[in-house]
Amino acid sequence: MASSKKTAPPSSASSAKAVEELNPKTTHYEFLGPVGAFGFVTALPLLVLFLAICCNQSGYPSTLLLDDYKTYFERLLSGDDLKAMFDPMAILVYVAFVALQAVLYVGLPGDLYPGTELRNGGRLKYRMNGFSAYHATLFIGLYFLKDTGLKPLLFVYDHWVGLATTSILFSYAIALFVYLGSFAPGALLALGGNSGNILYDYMIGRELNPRVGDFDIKFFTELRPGMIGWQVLNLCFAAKQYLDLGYITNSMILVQAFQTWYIVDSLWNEECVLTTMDITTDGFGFMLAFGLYSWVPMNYTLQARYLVDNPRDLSWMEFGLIVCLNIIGYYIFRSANSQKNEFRSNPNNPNVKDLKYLTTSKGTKLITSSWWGMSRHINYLGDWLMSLSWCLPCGFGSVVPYFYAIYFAFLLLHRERRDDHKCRTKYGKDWEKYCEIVKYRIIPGIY
Ligand SMILES: NC(=O)C1=CN([C@@H]2O[C@H](COP(=O)(O)OP(=O)(O)OC[C@H]3O[C@@H](n4cnc5c(N)ncnc54)[C@H](OP(=O)(O)O)[C@@H]3O)[C@@H](O)[C@H]2O)C=CC1
Ligand SMILES: CC(C)=CCC[C@@H](C)[C@H]1CC=C2C3=C(CC[C@@]21C)[C@@]1(C)CC[C@H](O)C(C)(C)[C@@H]1CC3
Repeated sequence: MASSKKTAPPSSASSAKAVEELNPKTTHYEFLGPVGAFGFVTALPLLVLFLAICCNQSGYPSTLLLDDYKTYFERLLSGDDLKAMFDPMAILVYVAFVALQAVLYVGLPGDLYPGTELRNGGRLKYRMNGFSAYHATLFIGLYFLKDTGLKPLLFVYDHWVGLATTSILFSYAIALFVYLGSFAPGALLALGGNSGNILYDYMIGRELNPRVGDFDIKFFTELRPGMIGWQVLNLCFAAKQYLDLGYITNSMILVQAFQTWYIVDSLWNEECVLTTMDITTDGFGFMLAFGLYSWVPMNYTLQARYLVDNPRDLSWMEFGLIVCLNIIGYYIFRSANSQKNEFRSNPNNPNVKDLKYLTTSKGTKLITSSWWGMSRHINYLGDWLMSLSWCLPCGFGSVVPYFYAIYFAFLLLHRERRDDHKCRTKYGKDWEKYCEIVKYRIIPGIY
């Protein structure tokens, strides 16, 4: 795959050895290795389809257990849902949306930010125009709706199963494309994605920063199809509720407001993505492709979809408590993430210059006071509290709208372990010293 990496293609045995040193074989498997990878590429897409097919006006399963799955497979085998899955209009709309995002990414102006330093000593540049792409998408949408009213937005609700299927197939295809591209000479591979096992590397991501020319596929995917797609789908569900009821319930308003805030925040702080594990450490493979082309837009919109089928009004007391929970979660999440980002980009910044820190033998500084002195991933706690506040407006009629908070708890617990492993390998004794100072993993005083 054409890319702007600094690694030269091998021209002799010695340079081949140098490339091998730069891209060492992966010896440690995550996610239970190839078996886990098989589970990931099969079970999670089936789960997306399960949530798409089994949750609709005719009811939401009360649990997510085996009995529900039996009904699901029976329905699939009966053939009706199979027809809904292969939906040419849904394919067209989905692909047009992703293409629009790609055009906006390439065409809109934006500052160029350097990423963190790569293993080969290089630094890639990233164009920050996600926030303008978000607005451009909404303006284009409004322009098309000005003569038609909200009716075209019902497409999303009516073609949900087709859209879910398309998003899954798209993820398989893009992951295959980057997997094959990772064999181009000079590609910088992810340290965790070069095991030699095809399925595992395909799932975890083999190449660190796949690019076509200047088009960075991972960075593009991280915020645009997933986050902007999530916003568009949410708005379509709000429109559906409005057209059904003639008004929007206060529970729907909360879900829309909280999630819009989260999406806008991530696009406004787009440069913060450059220091996340996804960009600095993980390769781009099926996990991230599926996560952002399918899982985020299809599953993070579950609350809004649930409220279309099960509208409910909250008391002012419930409303107020949920808003407080969201504000607390957001405050922790944003202040912690921004503190680390400011400190890492300029430790002399007046906001962070008084923080205590530990200097590692690698030269990197680890903050040991303020947010990052309370626990090693206090940002995860804030993020999870927010996730809970998105589910609570749906009440307690079904476990389905809580899917996000439940899955997210597992994701964050597992992600913390992955990050701990990465930092232990990278910093060795310094990381142990840091863990003695900052004892808790996520929840101060508890875990
Ligand atoms: N909504 C969603 O679905 C998801 C949201 N998220 C959110 O994304 C955000 C980013 O998460 P993630 O990338 O996992 O992790 P972090 O932003 O916490 O970054 C971890 C990295 O930060 C550096 N670091 C660790 N401790 C310190 C310290 N004390 N001082 C300075 N730097 C430190 C290390 O990198 P280095 O090698 O540079 O030292 C470490 O690998 C989180 O808020 C998380 O909640 C994450 C996953 C899913
Ligand atoms: C089970 C499964 C499909 C796993 C894939 C995980 C992905 C869905 C998540 C891994 C890390 C993510 C991040 C965000 C979205 C979800 C994924 C891709 C994120 C873009 C959400 C918005 C935040 O502000 C963020 C930018 C910090 C965040 C980065 C990590």
